[in-house]
Amino acid sequence: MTHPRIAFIGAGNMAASLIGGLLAQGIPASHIRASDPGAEQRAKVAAEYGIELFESNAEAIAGADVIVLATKPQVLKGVCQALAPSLADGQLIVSIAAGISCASLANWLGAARPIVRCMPNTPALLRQGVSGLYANAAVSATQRQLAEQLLSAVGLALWLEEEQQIDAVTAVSGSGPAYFFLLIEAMTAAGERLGLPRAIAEQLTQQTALGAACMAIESDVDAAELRRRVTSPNGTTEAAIKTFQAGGFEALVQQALDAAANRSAELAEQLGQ
Ligand SMILES: NC(=O)C1=CN([C@@H]2O[C@H](COP(=O)(O)OP(=O)(O)OC[C@H]3O[C@@H](n4cnc5c(N)ncnc54)[C@H](O)[C@@H]3O)[C@@H](O)[C@H]2O)C=CC1
Ligand SMILES: O=C(O)[C@@H]1CCC=N1
Repeated sequence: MTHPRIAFIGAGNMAASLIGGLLAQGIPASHIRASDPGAEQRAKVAAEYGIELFESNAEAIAGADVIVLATKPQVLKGVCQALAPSLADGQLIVSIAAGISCASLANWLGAARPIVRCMPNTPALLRQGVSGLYANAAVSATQRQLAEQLLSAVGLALWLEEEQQIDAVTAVSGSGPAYFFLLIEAMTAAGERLGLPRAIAEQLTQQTALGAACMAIESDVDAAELRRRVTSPNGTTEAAIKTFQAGGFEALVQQALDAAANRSAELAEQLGQ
């Protein structure tokens, strides 16, 4: 079986999760390379994953089938412009940078490159992530499979028909873990105020979040029905849900996600120049 050769530009948190996932999938360490300007970061990633690390981005991409752009969005323009002369025809570009469009990447990389733009999320660290993927017109069917294999190594990978939908994916799942953490923080604090020791309130909240997520995924009925099944008439859940709804919970969630999606589009406008 021939394995793809994968080069990571930037060996930070998201790159490290992807590298860990690919190794667990059976891609040999000899097929994965990465570059990073930080000597300490290079040493740490090399020691943890047994892959070769480079200071030079151009050296890291030689012979790669896939180049994963995994730096912060703010430095990506310079990174791409410097990399452009070293790119070979047919190398697939996979970008995980928030808010950078395929058009900006193609502009900086200097040709009609095959580009897949992704929005992963941090549970990728535990291989429980979810990503939205968009491929530009230059991406072949084989390259689509390659990109999907890459992101599937750290969770669920879902294809999008339109690039604009990445803003919505960012609002739902890219930023989403933070919303659940906020709810976990709030429920833990409320439990504590109700008289529980903090550690107990925390474990009750965390395990409830996990259990509810597993039920929502595994059940053949939707979340609304699962909620109804917990909610006895005139019972405790109804008292809580009515309080959430009286406070405008659904509208607030919509406003929060609108703000995230708008910010994603705004960043694309600013950073894509
Ligand atoms: N953290 C999150 O929740 C999510 C992050 N992303 C995207 O993933 C990307 C990476 O994020 P993290 O891994 O969290 O950041 P990070 O800061 O952990 O990693 C970025 C790495 O790039 C390196 N770097 C800086 N300049 C470089 C250059 N010129 N050439 C090569 N490498 C360079 C840095 O030394 C660092 O190790 C970002 O573009 C972010 O938008 C996407 C989805 C979710
Ligand atoms: O907050 C952000 O801008 C990035 C994008 C998705 C998660 N973190």
